[in-house]
Amino acid sequence: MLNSDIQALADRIVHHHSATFGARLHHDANSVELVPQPTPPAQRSEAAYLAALHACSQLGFIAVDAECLAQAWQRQTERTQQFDVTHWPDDPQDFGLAGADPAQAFPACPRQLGLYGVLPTAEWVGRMARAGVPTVQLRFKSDDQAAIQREVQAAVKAVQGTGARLFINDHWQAAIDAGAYGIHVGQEDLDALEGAQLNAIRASGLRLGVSTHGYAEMVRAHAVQPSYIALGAVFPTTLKRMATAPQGTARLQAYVRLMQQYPLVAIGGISAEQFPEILATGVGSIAVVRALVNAPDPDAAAQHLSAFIPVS
Ligand SMILES: Cc1ncc(COP(=O)(O)OP(=O)(O)O)c(N)n1
Ligand SMILES: Cc1nc(C(=O)O)sc1CCOP(=O)(O)O
Ligand SMILES: [Mg+2]
Repeated sequence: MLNSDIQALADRIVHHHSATFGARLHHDANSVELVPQPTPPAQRSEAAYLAALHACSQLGFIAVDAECLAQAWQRQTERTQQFDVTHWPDDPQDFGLAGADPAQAFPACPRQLGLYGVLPTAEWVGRMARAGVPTVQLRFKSDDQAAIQREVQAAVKAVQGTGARLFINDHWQAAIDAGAYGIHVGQEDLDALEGAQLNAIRASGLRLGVSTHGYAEMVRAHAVQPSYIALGAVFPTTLKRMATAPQGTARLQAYVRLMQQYPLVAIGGISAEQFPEILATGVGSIAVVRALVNAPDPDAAAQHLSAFIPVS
């Protein structure tokens, strides 16, 4: 049970931010309600922390994200010496995101990666690169090591001469061996990597992209200082099951404010109609699968969607 003062603070946070974070996703065809979550057990006893833990849970943040936000709200209150209900935490230092060792960072990649095609085969990678997609990823799902090596090598060959940057999803050793531009890993992949393996990727000079689905995962990703951070799933997608509900554009906007030190990629259920609202959040790239692969004319879709997003 919260005491009445803390409950009152929590109510003020919810009242002030529910129009932003408690609202339905701004995507009529696929609207999803962000449902209140149970408040997780408290780790601290300060008022700002307790109120924010409860309020963020009410606003639909899962336990690990509510905890992260509550810690940040407490740090913000201590740092500014006031509890400002209007100011949703967005300062990296309040999330423990300041002061990393630059020598441990992965190589930089451009902030504006532009349209980012996530593609199932080397053939698709080559086709979309030739159609002008500036950033492509081979997302080849297989346990057959020989097939993986073949496909990764074919993808590297397929982008030669096109200027496209090629990331390889999951298969980091094959990506290093074949000389890809970069590697993309999910949170589970990151957790499974041993220190020596992460060091090997860093030493290879390949760029590293990391998936995230909320505050706790962004903090986890920051610990390895990747080249870019992917923020998903913005809208519902049929291609992957995820523990978190789709984030929506309001959360995406808050994540972009917090993670400005990284190139940012939005992913998940994004089609041409949503490009303007996604770009307005400040991300430098939009990653899509179906908007290219399921398009009636994928080459025309590649050209049309690429033209929306600046590349650097
Ligand atoms: C640009 C980009 N963002 C996120 C993902 C998802 O990667 P991951 O979490 O590793 O899941 P799988 O794609 O392997 O199912 C991605 N591939 N690309
Ligand atoms: C592969 C993938 N990863 C996601 C994440 O949020 O991590 S969403 C996603 C699928 C994106 O496909 P589409 O553009 O067709 O919805
Ligand atoms: Mg993966």
